[in-house]
Amino acid sequence: MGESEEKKSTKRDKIRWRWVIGASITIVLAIALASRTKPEISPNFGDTNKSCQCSQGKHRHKGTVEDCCCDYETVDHLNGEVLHPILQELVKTPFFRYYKVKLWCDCPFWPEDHMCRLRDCSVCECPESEFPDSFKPFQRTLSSGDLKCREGKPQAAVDRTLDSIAFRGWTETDNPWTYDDETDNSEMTYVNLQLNPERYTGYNGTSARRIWDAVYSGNCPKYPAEELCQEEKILYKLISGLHSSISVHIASDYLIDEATNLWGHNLEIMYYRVLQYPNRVENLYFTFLFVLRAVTKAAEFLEQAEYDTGNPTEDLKTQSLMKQLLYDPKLQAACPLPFDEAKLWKGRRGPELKQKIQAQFKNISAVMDCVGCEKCRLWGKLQVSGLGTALKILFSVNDEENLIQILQLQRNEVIALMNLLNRLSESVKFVHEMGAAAEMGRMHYSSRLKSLAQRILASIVNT
Ligand SMILES: Cc1cc2nc3c(=O)[nH]c(=O)nc-3n(C[C@H](O)[C@H](O)[C@H](O)COP(=O)(O)OP(=O)(O)OC[C@H]3O[C@@H](n4cnc5c(N)ncnc54)[C@H](O)[C@@H]3O)c2cc1C
Repeated sequence: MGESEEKKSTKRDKIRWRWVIGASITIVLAIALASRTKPEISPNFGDTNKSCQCSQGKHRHKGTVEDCCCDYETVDHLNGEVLHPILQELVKTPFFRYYKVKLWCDCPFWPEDHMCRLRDCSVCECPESEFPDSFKPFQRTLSSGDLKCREGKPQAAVDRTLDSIAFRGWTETDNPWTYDDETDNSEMTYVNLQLNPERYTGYNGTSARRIWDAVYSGNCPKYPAEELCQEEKILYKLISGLHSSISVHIASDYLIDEATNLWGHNLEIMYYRVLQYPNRVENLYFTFLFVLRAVTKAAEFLEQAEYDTGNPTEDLKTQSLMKQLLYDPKLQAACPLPFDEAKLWKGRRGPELKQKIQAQFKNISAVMDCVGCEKCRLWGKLQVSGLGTALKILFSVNDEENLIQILQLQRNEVIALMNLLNRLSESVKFVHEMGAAAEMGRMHYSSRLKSLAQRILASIVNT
């Protein structure tokens, strides 16, 4: 080989090695990234609503749920045996399935938001004849055909079909924890929650991110910041727990294939948004127990409340389900005090701190008017109102003995509270039953990716 041939060959070798090293670095980076972040919408590594025996394993959380008085295993057991089955029935009753809400996007914080333009959609009126007379004063409707009203996403629209129903026996009362938009009834609409399940809607990007950022950064500073006191930490955990629950619902009812309208589980989303962060799972359990404590604290009130919708059979069933839930012997024996609210607001700063946190939570409830997807706004408003109701029960009434005389709840607050508890119960169940499958699927996915990368690397080296 001549000198110039040798030089050329060395140059070729150098180029080849640079290429091999470059490719290897890219592959290693790709593996690292793939095992940390989630591809946006990717193949479902779980299943599509099939139950799988191997997925019935326990998740890795053990011991007592932080700041609560119950352990994970007990929560899973009670939820599966008692709470989930009763709640599923309860939320289907006429009393609990209709929610009165102002769905207009009256964002008080960023009026220029282009994603939040649903007020414009109020021009798409539905024919009045579609609704029962008793609802007419409250109707404000959108045409079901106009996709512009939902940012082009049919799955983000609220179904406003209603049954005939009457409400009696409830007074309007204020909640110091929430921003009250009950004032103008002409802007309110009734929604059948059963027709509008909380599920994937396609709402994401800067609009959704801005809401979550506003909720966390403006209202409850990022935890774990050491200087946060117990009460602030609890506000953060409630919001984070609710956020986890929303993500779990997106994952459990996901639009897998838009073309064929195939819905199913997306365990990858559950893993990457919730399970890979142990504190998000913890916060979900915490929020569930917090709301459960509020419900059991208000047991006497909830037992005596009027669940009158003009359908005696259904109303008796509602009353009976409510009693079963409130006084279940297994619940009372295994988890008599899910959360101990008496420990909070102690010390000199107590009252001042309470006012501050109350104002923060009120702000969070106002931010819900900025959610740029109608169905997400419905569930965001309902669940934040449910949390506000729990806060009102736990922290606005100290005298538990005389709670029934002091506590006043609106019908809508009770509906929000019980539907929130049901949503949290569904999330806890899904995490418990599908968590192991999601983790295994993720490991399987990563190892498949790794072996693919190894094969590519080997073939590069061989060449
Ligand atoms: C009130 C509300 C209701 C919504 N309802 C729906 C719905 O019904 N259906 C639907 O498809 N979409 C809904 N969305 C949108 C959805 O929540 C996500 O914002 C969207 O799917 C994009 O998700 P993401 O992966 O970008 O992260 P996001 O869920 O938007 O999270 C944003 C950031 O918050 C932090 N974060 C995430 N989870 C937690 C947690 N549990 N605790 C603490 N921090 C956390 C992370 O830093 C993350 O990057 C809703 C949004 C809002 C604000």
